[in-house]
Amino acid sequence: MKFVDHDLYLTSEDFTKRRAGLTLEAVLHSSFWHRCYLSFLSSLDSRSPRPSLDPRGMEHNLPVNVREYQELAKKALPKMHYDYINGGAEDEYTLRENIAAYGRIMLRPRVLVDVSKIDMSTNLLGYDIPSPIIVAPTGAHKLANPEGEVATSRAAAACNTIMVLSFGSSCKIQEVAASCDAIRFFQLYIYKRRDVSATLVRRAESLGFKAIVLTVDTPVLGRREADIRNKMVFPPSPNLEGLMSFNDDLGTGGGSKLERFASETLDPSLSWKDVEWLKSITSLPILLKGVVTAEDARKAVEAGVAGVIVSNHGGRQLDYAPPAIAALEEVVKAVAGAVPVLVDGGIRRGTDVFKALALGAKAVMVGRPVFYGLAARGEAGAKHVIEMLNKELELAMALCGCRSVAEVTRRHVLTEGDRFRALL
Ligand SMILES: Cc1cc2nc3c(=O)[nH]c(=O)nc-3n(C[C@H](O)[C@H](O)[C@H](O)COP(=O)(O)O)c2cc1C
Ligand SMILES: CCCCCCCCCCC(=O)C(=O)O
Repeated sequence: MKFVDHDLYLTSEDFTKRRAGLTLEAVLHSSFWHRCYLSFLSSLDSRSPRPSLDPRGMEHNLPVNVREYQELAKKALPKMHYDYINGGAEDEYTLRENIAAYGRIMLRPRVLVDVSKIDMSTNLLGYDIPSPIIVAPTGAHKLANPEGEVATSRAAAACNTIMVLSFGSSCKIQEVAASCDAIRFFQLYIYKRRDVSATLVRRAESLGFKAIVLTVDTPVLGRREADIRNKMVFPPSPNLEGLMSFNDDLGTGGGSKLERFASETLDPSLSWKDVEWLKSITSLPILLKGVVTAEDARKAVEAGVAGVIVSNHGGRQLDYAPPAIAALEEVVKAVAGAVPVLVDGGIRRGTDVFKALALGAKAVMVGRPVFYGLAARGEAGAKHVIEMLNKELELAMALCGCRSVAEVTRRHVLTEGDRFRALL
């Protein structure tokens, strides 16, 4: 299978290195970093909002929030890659609303509570974690850093949190599993070729992954116009190599390679029967990712899943799907405590995590923020992003008078719906 249009990556200088005997991978990496460095340097002009964010002095002058990491990532990455990571489907309404909807929820702090000790720890599927923030599955981390998912996985492990590894990892799953000791989940799609999905599950099981996250919001790929315009190409996807082939010729119709890959391999007939099938081939707990309605949440519980993840795929699938935080409460009510409910999409602050907990989430997943950290500063950046969010959550809990996640309740937030109902 040919995953990368190498011509789009290589310069004449790269061809010289290749002729001198460097492996293709080594050339791609050095070329990638060279371009990142040039683009970084060229961004250090007087218009920069924080000129002090200089790669040479960065260790002493770190970004202070996710948005600053996003700025750095934008400067560090080739446009095509930044657009792929940052972008969403069609009008990107859901993408924007994922973030904006958090901004419309107000906090109701309680005062005069002794908050000298804050415990953010929680338990997910039997695993203790120090905070309810885990890493969402996102593919192709080598777009952000040559160490790819190995770096992300080490960052997550350093924070003692769970990383969900995407099917589309640009590092081999074996390499990620061997990179450090950690609790890891594996994200899966159902392919037309069920044997490929089954092989991926068996691999994850044998490498000690603790759960399968089945993504169900992608029977077909959303229309990501930036990727189509950029004719987005991907680094090799080693975990699929040898398992299936697809025709990656873009032809005259344009489009992105991911679009072509998805239309050839993903199964649009995906249904509840496949959840049953997946249960029949694995004893690992299954979390369903991509549920945004009470109806589907009830079905998921009936189907015997171990958890439900409220997600609209970071606004990359169905545009005008509800913002994730707005769908959370309806799902939590429908699930009625039968299984844990997680949420992802738009979390950029500890206060966002706090709001999700108050509306009933057991834990949250973050996608792009970790990618930004990885793009800006590699493993250290990804780790710093998780640490910052943890610190922000701790602060939000203290200022709201909550000493543990159990003390974060529905009474600590005021939603748009609450304000509307108060007017009636
Ligand atoms: C670059 C990128 C790649 C992604 N790849 C996957 C994937 O392989 N599988 C999946 O289930 N979700 C994938 N997602 C969706 C994320 O798991 C998650 O739902 C989303 O990023 C959450 O929104 P946030 O980025 O605002 O945190 C991807 C998202 C991004 C931004
Ligand atoms: C064309 C080769 C396929 C390589 C896949 C890597 C990226 C996977 C991430 C897909 C996804 O869910 C997304 O939202 O993007």
